[in-house]
Amino acid sequence: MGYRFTDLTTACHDDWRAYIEHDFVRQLGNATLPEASFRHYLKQDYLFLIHFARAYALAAYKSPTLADLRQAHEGLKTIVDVELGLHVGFCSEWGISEEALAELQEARATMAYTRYVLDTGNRGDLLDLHVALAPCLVGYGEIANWLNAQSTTLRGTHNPFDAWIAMYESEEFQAAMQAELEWLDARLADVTPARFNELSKIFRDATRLEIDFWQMGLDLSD
Ligand SMILES: Cc1ncc(CO)c(N)n1
Repeated sequence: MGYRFTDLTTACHDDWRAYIEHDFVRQLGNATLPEASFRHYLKQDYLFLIHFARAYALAAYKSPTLADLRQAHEGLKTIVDVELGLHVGFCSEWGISEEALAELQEARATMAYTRYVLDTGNRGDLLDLHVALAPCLVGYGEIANWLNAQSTTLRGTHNPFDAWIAMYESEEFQAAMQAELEWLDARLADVTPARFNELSKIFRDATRLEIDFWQMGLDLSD
């Protein structure tokens, strides 16, 4: 009787739903999110993505097999080629230049989340690190799908945030999410209940830090 990824979301159900269905996400979906909140979030997410790319590079370093190395490489490619590429263009459409991005001061919520993941990866093993990274890759794919399932979500020119949803529902992002889910399901299949409890703690911590990241956007906190 092995574990699967969905056992992690079940183990911290309330936090997971609070992350996926956060007010920031709802307002982004129904186009009521204040532009200043979106802009603040976008800027901080640029810094976030750079540290997350480093975390995937750490996963590559910790990979004992070619299959593990390929999976870490997949995550790194998705962030650097898909997300960060789109992100820089996206920021310029929102009036944020690359020079402005380079000079940003990191918000405390960004620091807390990214450094938590890097620390968890440094002190733990490859599975600890992937579980700490999972709310990011799997969560945003799930958020795009959740938004598309809500009747209140506006798509197309009626929503200034449409391109953001499009990025996370894209085939490339959804495929990276599926690959991560399969990798996690295979590794979770043979962990003990005690080990599963340790992993759910990491998953819950990372999910709570994702909630704080949304809240930082809403509150414009630095
Ligand atoms: C904070 C945050 N979590 C997850 C993702 C998805 O990669 C992102 N871009 N930003």
